[in-house]
Amino acid sequence: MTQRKLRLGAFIMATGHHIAAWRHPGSQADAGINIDHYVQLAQTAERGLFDQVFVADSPGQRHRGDEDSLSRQGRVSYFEPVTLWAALSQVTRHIGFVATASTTYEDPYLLARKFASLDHISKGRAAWNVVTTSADNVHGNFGLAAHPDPAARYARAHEFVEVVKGLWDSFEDDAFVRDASTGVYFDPRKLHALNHVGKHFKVEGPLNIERPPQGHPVIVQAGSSEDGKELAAATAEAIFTAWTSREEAQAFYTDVKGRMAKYGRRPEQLLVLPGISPVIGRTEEEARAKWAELQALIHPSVGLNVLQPFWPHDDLSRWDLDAPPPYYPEPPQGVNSRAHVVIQLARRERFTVRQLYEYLAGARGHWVVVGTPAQIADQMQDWFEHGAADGFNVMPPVLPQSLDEFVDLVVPELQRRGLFRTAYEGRTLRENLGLARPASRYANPAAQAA
Ligand SMILES: Cc1cc2nc3c(=O)[nH]c(=O)nc-3n(C[C@H](O)[C@H](O)[C@H](O)COP(=O)(O)O)c2cc1C
Repeated sequence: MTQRKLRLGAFIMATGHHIAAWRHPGSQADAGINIDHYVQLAQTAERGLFDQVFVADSPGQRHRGDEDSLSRQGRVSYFEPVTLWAALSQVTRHIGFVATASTTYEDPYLLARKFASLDHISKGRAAWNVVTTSADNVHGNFGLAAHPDPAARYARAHEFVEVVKGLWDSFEDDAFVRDASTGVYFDPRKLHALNHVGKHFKVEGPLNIERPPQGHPVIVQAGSSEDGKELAAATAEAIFTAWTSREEAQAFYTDVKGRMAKYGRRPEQLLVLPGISPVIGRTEEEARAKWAELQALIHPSVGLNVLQPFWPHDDLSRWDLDAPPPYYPEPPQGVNSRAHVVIQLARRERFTVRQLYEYLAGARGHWVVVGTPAQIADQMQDWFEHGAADGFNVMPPVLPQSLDEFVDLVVPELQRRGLFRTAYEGRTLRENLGLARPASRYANPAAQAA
């Protein structure tokens, strides 16, 4: 039996995941709109035999805050994911491309068409990160009076994904004969209109592009609420998630995979990929010094901006950074629950204001592992072998530097342990991830078996 291998995705945040990364000498400050930078990152990830690269996305500016903190944000200008990946697919051969697109703010026909194109352009390496958009300040870009609530967003998301999958099946796999001698280009009996009529969408079809090489681009999901887990159990083939302890990650893993049977799915049809932000040093001291160097680059107004949602009515700029906050708030509405755990910790440990924002701002609450390549590999192995992860979304704190370090130092360590591939197994992203190619809903079962 072949040993189970862990899956690796590179989660690329333009200048790096650390909130102050753009100020670090190892980063590319204009990364968000620097195509050469992304070419380098995709090629580095492919050199490291990563399964996929991924960019997060939101259809609008997310930042709130005063002019000073806004002026110091490094994440206000960046490429649209599908166009970015289409370009990068031409300078790589193996790596997969996960593009984020919103079921709340996009249109299913146009989205199905874009991702089918990306799958053809990349020769079967496309994936869609299905998000309902968590930002509550982008609805104005789409003529809506308010951001729809989570239940409404997820109800729309379920139907959206079904419509998109149906449209991808418009042409059967063998619809195109292109026989110059008979003059027959394709078989119209193998082209199907969807004629979908649902609560949220009415879509005729068919799609104006043939079935994607992967049948369907890989479906990824990134929400961890009850509704998010149901959507993943029903439709996703990979789920991105954020945990900082193995126990929490195990509970999530068991929970989400346990929901799949009622949708007629098996646990291995969904890969659970938590995030890890590795700060790598050749020695432990070097790694700790690197982390401290990054934390010191957080400008106080940027750090305080991270804390502002907890104390919405206070002028935080008057606070002493090196003393604990003057008081602790009751949990305000709309601030995520993970951050509340951090506030409790800060209260218990008597964190100063600076320590508190450094804790929250470092990797936005994701799992940060500071250490040598062997220590980082130990942690990944531990989660992988104890039912907490099928692989990881690697979140380099500084780009390009930290991705190079991971590929040069941690990947060989994982390979030595037999945990990670030494060559790509397949041609498509599905083949590399070990995911089956979905049959068309119109395919003849007898022909399938033959
Ligand atoms: C690794 C990761 C990546 C994510 N990427 C995005 C993204 O690009 N765009 C987005 O709107 N939400 C993104 N999310 C957030 C989720 O899609 C979701 O909106 C959020 O977790 C709130 O949904 P929930 O209430 O179901 O957890 C991401 C979450 C994780 C863990």
